[in-house]
Amino acid sequence: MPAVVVKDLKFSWRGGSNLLDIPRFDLDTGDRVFLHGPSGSGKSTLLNLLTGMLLPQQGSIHISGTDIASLSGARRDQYRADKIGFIFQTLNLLPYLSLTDNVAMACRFSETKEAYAVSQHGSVGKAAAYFLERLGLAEPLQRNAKVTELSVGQQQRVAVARALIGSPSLIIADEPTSALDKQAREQFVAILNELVSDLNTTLIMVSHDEALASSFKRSVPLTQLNEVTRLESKVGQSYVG
Ligand SMILES: Nc1ncnc2c1ncn2[C@@H]1O[C@H](COP(=O)(O)OP(=O)(O)OP(=O)(O)O)[C@@H](O)[C@H]1O
Repeated sequence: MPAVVVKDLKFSWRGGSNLLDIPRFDLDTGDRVFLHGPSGSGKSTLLNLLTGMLLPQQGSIHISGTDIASLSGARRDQYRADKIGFIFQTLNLLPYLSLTDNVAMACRFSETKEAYAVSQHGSVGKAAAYFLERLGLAEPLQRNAKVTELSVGQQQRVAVARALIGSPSLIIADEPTSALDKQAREQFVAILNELVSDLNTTLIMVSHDEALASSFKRSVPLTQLNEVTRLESKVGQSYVG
């Protein structure tokens, strides 16, 4: 079953013209996609549509076979918690909790993730420890530290562990590397790809940094998916020509 199927999607912000007009965008299970495009082209808006935080005015989005707009608000929230792992630019970690508790938090909101973590690792705590270890945060002292005691790069890795625990079908990463230097960015993308590939999970990562594209199976410019910007660039080209 495809992980993501977008069909005839149209979206505009209130009172504005069409921002997104995407006839088709499909991802297979295990695809790792780098989505890029100019600032303001609608990348974050598209991610919010894929996760059901926003609903399209036209068209449909199926995630693991479910039309997310057809779910009630409460079921959509639960579906998102069960099926999707997020890595945000702002991390959204809870500063007063330990690393392990921050990672385990994803299972507090999803029995599906909790059950999977327990079936694979014996307990949620062991699953959290496994991912923290894979991400180079193995030291027990580090695991029990508060997240505020870590560097930004280390906090970023905690956010990755929290996104991966419970093996969601889709991982969404929105500008996760913007606070990191070049070397840390490359290391981050390498370990993220490795872990996502081990879990056979689908990954969509958005970044301005096109140098990262070569680390992904697929690199998709949003302008290529989006009829609105495709038409704009054709008009631009005809003026130039
Ligand atoms: N909540 C909102 N209400 C109204 N307009 C919005 C809202 N959020 C975004 N927009 C508009 O939608 C357009 C696309 O924004 P979006 O954040 O999706 O772009 P982006 O490609 O992610 O940009 P960036 O790379 O700068 O993060 C912008 O013109 C923005 O002003």
